[in-house]
Amino acid sequence: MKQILLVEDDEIMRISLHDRLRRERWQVDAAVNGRDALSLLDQKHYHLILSDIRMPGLGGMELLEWARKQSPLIDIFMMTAYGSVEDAITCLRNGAADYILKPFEMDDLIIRINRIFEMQTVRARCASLEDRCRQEHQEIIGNSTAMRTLLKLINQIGPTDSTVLINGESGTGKELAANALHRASRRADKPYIRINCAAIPEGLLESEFFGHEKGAFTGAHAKRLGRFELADGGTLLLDEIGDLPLGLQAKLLRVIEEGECERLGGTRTIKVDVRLLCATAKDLKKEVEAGQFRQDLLYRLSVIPLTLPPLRERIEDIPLLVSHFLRGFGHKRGMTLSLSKEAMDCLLNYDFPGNVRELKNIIERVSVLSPGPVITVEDLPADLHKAEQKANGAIMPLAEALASAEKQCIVHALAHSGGNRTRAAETLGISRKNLWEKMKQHRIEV
Ligand SMILES: Nc1ncnc2c1ncn2[C@@H]1O[C@H](COP(=O)(O)OP(=O)(O)OP(=O)(O)O)[C@@H](O)[C@H]1O
Repeated sequence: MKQILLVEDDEIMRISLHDRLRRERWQVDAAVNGRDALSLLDQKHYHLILSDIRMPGLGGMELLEWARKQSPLIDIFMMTAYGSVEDAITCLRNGAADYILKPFEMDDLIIRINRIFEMQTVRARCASLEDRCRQEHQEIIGNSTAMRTLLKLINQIGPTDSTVLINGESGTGKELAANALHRASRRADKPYIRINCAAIPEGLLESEFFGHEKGAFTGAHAKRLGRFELADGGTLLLDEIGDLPLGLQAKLLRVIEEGECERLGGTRTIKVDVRLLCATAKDLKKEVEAGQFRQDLLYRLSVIPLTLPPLRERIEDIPLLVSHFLRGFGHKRGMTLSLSKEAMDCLLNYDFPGNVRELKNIIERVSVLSPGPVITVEDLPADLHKAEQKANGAIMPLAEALASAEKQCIVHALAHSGGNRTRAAETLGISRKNLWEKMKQHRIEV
């Protein structure tokens, strides 16, 4: 329900406006002057302030200035008496959404308020679309050898029509890689349709894939196109392909082999030209051994396999990802955020079972909650405080443990020196040449 703050010192006007606005089913709080309004604004969020300009004490102009500073998203509608139009225009210049001259027709006021609310809905939709667009065009961040190889491969295979099977733990960026493959393809301006095979109940999946005719089953009130048809000419991402039921695996194989499908309850064969991208966190070879996945389908899907390494195997990407996410979340908060060295150490020592998604969520949380622009260890979630976590957790051959510890130390030193090798070598107590050799050995890139 829309919340309006009405600010009017004239009692009769206030009461009649209050009644009229409530009749529109809006929630209305009334303030008798600017000061009264400020204390209400402190306690509650409003979608619109409807305020008189001239009031004793704190007037509408000051209220406007204060409210714009506090929350740029509140719209402010000014009311003013005939003869003070100049004040109203100044208010418009300072960010008011509209003004109306007294005396006015109530219906006129209501129409204008409705228009402001409609604009708010449009703004919210635009913001959510922008968010989606940004997600689809998200950059893949990473400079580790593994990620650079992956980015190169995406550029190589993007323009082909080959089916790609993207494998990797949850949160490693499989969907991001699929988006990049579509963008790099000749189908980039054609439809890009996604379907999460694990999120749709088994009974509905077939109709989601291939569509259905009217009356094909109970509840099929109208004809519906399937995702294969919707993606015709473009790309179809089958996410969580490892969860596809066996029955549907056979049908998918047929579409891949013959390039055609039928709607449920239909008799017509529909030709489809779709580039398939598939993603899964499961080991499909094991699924084949367990009888859960068809071997012939696996062969068809893995024409080009793409593997996203877990974040713990490319810790040198962590500082880059952190800066990238801090920039994004800091921008939303209107602040330039950074991480203290100790906090960065904590992140570098953590295993990230949820991979980049977990890192992103942590940075989002601390970006919102940290009291100042520098995020410290205390701002990080408690389980990250255990810096020795890695060392305690894993049992591995000693040589491997030593190599991993050495790599970690070098990455830390480089992160602390901002990539300056001379300073990093000094911190580590080794020569620059020795550092260079070790970076090569551990495939660390700055
Ligand atoms: N290299 C990266 N650079 C920037 N952001 C990344 C990167 N990798 C992952 N992310 C971000 O992490 C989140 C998870 O990524 P994504 O959804 O692509 O992972 P996924 O492997 O498909 O996960 P799941 O298997 O759980 O669906 C997203 O918000 C994505 O933007």
